[in-house]
Amino acid sequence: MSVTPSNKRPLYTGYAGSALLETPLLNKGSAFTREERSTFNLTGLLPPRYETIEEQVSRCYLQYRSFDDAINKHIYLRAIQDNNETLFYRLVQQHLEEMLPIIYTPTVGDACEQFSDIYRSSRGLFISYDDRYNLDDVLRNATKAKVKVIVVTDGERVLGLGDQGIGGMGISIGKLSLYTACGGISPAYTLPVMLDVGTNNEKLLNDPMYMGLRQKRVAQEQYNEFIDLFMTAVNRRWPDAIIQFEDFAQPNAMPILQRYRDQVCCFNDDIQGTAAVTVGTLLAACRSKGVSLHQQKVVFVGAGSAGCGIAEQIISQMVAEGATEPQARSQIYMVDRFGLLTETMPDLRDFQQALVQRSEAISDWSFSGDYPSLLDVMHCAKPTILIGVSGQAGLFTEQVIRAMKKGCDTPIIFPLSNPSRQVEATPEQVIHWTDGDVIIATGSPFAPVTYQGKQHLITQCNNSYIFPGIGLGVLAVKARLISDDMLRAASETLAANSPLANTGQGGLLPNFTALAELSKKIAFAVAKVAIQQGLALEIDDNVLQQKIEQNFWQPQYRSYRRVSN
Ligand SMILES: NC(=O)C1=CN([C@@H]2O[C@H](COP(=O)(O)OP(=O)(O)OC[C@H]3O[C@@H](n4cnc5c(N)ncnc54)[C@H](O)[C@@H]3O)[C@@H](O)[C@H]2O)C=CC1
Ligand SMILES: CC(=O)C(=O)O
Ligand SMILES: [Mg+2]
Repeated sequence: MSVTPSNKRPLYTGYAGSALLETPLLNKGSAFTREERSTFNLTGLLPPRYETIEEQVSRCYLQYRSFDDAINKHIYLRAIQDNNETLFYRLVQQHLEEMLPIIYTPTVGDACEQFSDIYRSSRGLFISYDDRYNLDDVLRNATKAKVKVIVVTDGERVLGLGDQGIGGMGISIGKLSLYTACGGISPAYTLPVMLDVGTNNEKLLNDPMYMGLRQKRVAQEQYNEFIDLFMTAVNRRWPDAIIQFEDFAQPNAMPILQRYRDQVCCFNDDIQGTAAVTVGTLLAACRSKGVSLHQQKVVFVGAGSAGCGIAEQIISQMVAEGATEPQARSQIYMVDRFGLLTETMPDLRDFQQALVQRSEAISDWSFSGDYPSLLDVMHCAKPTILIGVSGQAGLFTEQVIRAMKKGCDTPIIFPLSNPSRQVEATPEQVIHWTDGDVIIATGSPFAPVTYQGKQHLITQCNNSYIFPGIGLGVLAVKARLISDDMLRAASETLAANSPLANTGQGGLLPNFTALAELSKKIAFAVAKVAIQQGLALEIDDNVLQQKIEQNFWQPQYRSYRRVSN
């Protein structure tokens, strides 16, 4: 049997023999043809039958189904990825809905926590603080020469799981798998990076298996210098690469973004990607309710990177809809661990300070502590939207949700914390406590809930709806920077494609299986804005559309020709 014919031109390589089989970007395993096996010294190294990629996928899927635990499925899929990337993506593409929760949230959270225990083989770059003065050499060691998308973390705030040290590499790998599976970015162009500056997680420091630097995180001054050295070295090696900052802790996330966003093509996924997906989903929710976002009162639980990022984008959306900025700000209530952020609350960060409630706005509220609690805010502000980005399970109690429901019809409730076990309330709880009259979305995937004979689909509101399309769009036009307007275009495209808002049926967002097509639309919208803002190559719409289609990598084998070394 011959391999699936590929419409791509042949690929010339100097690799042969076991080196070819051990190069995941090139390995085709049993799909190497008779001629290729002869040309590349593979005869005898593989079982005799020549297989198609479809046959390989069938075998992998059988093996995958033999594992009961999600983490073992994750380990199995990662092993395929490290052995044969084309096969990995073909398998994931064919079983996207089933496998996304395995390669991404929630299982990727377990994989980060157990990173050193389940470690099998190398992927990406681990850049240790100790190597800070040799970064050019370290970057040269990357197995990929033409890097176009980097996801970098320092592992200090991995999902809602806190400091995972080098375990953060799991999240960089997971995000980039989605760039390829849902955004068509060739795996040859992606690089996961883990900046190891130590960890403050005592459990890891005392774990004999832990593979990272066995020291506390370096002090702020040293940290800042290290980040600067890294950004400079990356910019020297791959000046056109997109850098996605992922899962940095609150003290560093916003300052790093502010330091580099006007100089380098970068964005922070937790601040900007999350804001874009959440505003897009909220717009869809408001449209399906027949109301406008600027008429809503919004409460956040968790005034961190994600919460404040979303809040600021809601405010600009409200202003775009005609509200004044002070009016829009007065409709946002940020609740953090000590209660509602007010102008009298001490020790707030700059980005939190901009989102406090004024004392006179709450002067007629009755509450007992120093600051209104979440429940006080529910009673006094009567919000219509509630968003959880605290990373703390269970904060949306029955009392809180029932109080909200009392103050408005069909509340919009988004418990967005990841992974699933950190969610502020499960969809089932929220649906019961609101008697089924609610619009809900979560950060991690949840199964539909049937309540009083009606099935509620649970939309997943996760930044993975945004970043693959941003990457595809930015690369299509070689955008120099990523502006707020480009992110807003991503949000609007998402909202415009809401099944519920458009047809009154289905989820708030399209199913994940439609993400590849959605990413192309987001890419187009983002690229158009980049062009309009003078941040990118000027090309017309037809050429742009063609580029997006042509650049969209598909997991198909190419035929190989040998070049002599
Ligand atoms: N669905 C999605 O796409 C995304 C979800 N997230 C999730 O959001 C969560 C937070 O992420 P970040 O904002 O980046 O972290 P962060 O650490 O910057 O913010 C979390 C905030 O929650 C506050 N908090 C902790 N306990 C609290 C309590 N009992 N009551 C109220 N506030 C409390 C903290 O003080 C902190 O300000 C994580 O679980 C993460 O997985 C983040 C990004 C994207
Ligand atoms: C989804 C994501 O980026 C987070 O939970 O941090
Ligand atoms: Mg994140």
